[in-house]
Amino acid sequence: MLEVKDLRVTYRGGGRTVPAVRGVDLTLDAGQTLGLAGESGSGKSTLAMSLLRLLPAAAEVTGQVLYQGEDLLTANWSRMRAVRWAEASVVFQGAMTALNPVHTIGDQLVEPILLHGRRAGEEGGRITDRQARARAAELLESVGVPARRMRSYPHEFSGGQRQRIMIAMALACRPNLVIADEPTTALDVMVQAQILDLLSDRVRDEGIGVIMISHDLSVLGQMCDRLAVMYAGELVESGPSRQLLDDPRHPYTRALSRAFPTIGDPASRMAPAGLPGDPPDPAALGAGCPFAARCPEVHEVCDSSPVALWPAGPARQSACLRVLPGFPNVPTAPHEPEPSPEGARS
Ligand SMILES: Nc1ncnc2c1ncn2[C@@H]1O[C@H](COP(=O)(O)OP(=O)(O)OP(=O)(O)O)[C@@H](O)[C@H]1O
Repeated sequence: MLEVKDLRVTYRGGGRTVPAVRGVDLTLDAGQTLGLAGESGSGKSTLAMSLLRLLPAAAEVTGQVLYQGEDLLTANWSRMRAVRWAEASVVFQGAMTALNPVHTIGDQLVEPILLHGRRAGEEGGRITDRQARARAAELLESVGVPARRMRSYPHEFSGGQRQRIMIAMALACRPNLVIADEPTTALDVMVQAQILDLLSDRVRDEGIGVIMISHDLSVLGQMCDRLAVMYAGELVESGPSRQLLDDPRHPYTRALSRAFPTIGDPASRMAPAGLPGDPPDPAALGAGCPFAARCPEVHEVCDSSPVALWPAGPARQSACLRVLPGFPNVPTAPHEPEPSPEGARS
């Protein structure tokens, strides 16, 4: 459904050039959930927003974002508007600012359904006002908010309910793709688990493809089929969630997985919090591995060797040179690694 090829995003302005996303390849199938993890500033939101061209004009985007084979980066604006409502939608963090305070949530749900909605099972069929209201009510119920609350305003709901309503809005037009950017970060652990369950149910029932972003690997691991880890604008590891969490193949993933407690596992709360040092300034990156300066397993070859996602097991990739069989004898020039789900970069 979605194939991202060599995506690069550079912010320009104020005399600075910030390469925030540096050559990312991704694929996502219908009904699949991909989790994108990384510290603050690693480029997760920039990557996600660039897929639907939601970035400010200062962001220069190159590469390809193929949605069902169509490159969204070159689509015209009217096509993009249609895609953003009817085919793909975004759940942002902080529902209070995303919902309009002066309209009831019923009206906010009905409007996009009327404008862009498709009747279930009927491509292109026009939907009546009554059908749109029925669909809005059904959506609200499906996210655990009683349909009689259609006439309530955003401030009359709790934070968790507002986030559920945001999910209902994202699903209103039966999208094929949902991008969820930190959808549970501001919520307490119980509500967070409910929201993740809810999203998982919708994905399973409707075959939606989801890209979910979080700085918390354990949260992503709960609901995603595959995980991709980002560092300094690049993917450093990808693979099936369970395998990646049980046996990380990149030192950054290992550090990231220790940095947050696992929900429901009190022992993991004793693990060291945080990583030593800070992520590099993306505007001042040199050659070689961008994680080398913080890496507990750094080797002298890491600063100068080519950076690429290397095969690291079936359906797995890691940008750490240590996964290469001949380490520390490493290739002197980037080559094309074998094709695999999250592709490669050079
Ligand atoms: N509008 C902008 N102009 C210039 N630089 C920006 C802009 N937005 C983001 N950046 C820079 O791009 C890099 C990636 O930021 P981004 O917000 O995508 O990271 P993130 O991983 O989503 O972080 P967070 O979890 O804090 O949202 C950072 O260095 C950030 O400072």
